[in-house]
Amino acid sequence: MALIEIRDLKVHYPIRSGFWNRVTDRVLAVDGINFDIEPGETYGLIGESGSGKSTTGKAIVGLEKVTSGQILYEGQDITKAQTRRNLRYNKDVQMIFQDSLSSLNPRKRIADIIAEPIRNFENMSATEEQHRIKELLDIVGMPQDAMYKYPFEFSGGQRQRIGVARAVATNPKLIVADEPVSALDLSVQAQVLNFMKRIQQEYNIAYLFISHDLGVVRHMCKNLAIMHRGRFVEIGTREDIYRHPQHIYTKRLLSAIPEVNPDEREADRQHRRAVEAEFKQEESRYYGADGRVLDLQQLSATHYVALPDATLAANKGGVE
Ligand SMILES: Nc1ncnc2c1ncn2[C@@H]1O[C@H](COP(=O)(O)OP(=O)(O)OP(=O)(O)O)[C@@H](O)[C@H]1O
Repeated sequence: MALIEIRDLKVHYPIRSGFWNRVTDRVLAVDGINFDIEPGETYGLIGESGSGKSTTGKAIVGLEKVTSGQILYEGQDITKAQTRRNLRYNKDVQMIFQDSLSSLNPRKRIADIIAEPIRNFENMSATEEQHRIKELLDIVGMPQDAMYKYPFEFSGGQRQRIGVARAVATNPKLIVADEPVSALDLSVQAQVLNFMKRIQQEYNIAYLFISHDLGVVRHMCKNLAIMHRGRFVEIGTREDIYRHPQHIYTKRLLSAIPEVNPDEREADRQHRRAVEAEFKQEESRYYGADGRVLDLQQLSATHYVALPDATLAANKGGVE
């Protein structure tokens, strides 16, 4: 059974204006998405800024109110706060944020930051707690004396490790990682991603890995969803998305991955320009009149794409 099943999830924000502060419009931040995360897997949620990724992540951890749809955790709908409490869901599902400096309380020592979820959910003596904090620092490759220091005393990469230590403190089954490495230098990104992978294997944690960058998640995710304007334009396995992308928006995101080989850079630039031109030319066919992403169509057992009917008919059969 899937660990998490998202069914027709919608999160709409009201926009208020005028003297009476009435609701005059809505932002359809998330507008009808479906996906499953298996235990221990990394699921990628990719899209540019404003596409609704963070809202999806926050709805899953219970930080954002769901407008409609279901979030099933081990088969039970947890969209209501009471159910989340009954199931100890808030212990099993944790979040890591992009900006470790603002997500770690600057006035607290690392020991108290990491201990916070433990104090919320476990009944440990002070000695047991100290032992667990040391163990957690060790898991993320930080020295034990880090526990007596404050967040500002660490580099971005080290703070992100501390964020991971806090997230794994309660032995979670799922961690929503919202752009966990975007603020870090490339070399540090690789380190953080590697130890996230190691921890995942050791403790069988599932990740919902949120990123704007298809390059970053290439080696992390088994399955991915590409999100645009609150909806999915394409979902599939790593192979489906990276080897056989079908939607013009997915192709645009793929072309944005920088080319590392200097000899290929000019060809890469030309390719990017061609993809951009295709996007502009085809946009009206791939999106509804109001800019809404079309409904997903099934191409194979794993690959779904929001294709216009004519393109679907032409592509079917030739994809796999
Ligand atoms: N509290 C809110 N009230 C109104 N609109 C909101 C609120 N939070 C987010 N939005 C809007 O919802 C849409 C989706 O935002 P969201 O933060 O989920 O996107 P994102 O893909 O995570 O982008 P980013 O990477 O920039 O955070 C955006 O148009 C955003 O402006």
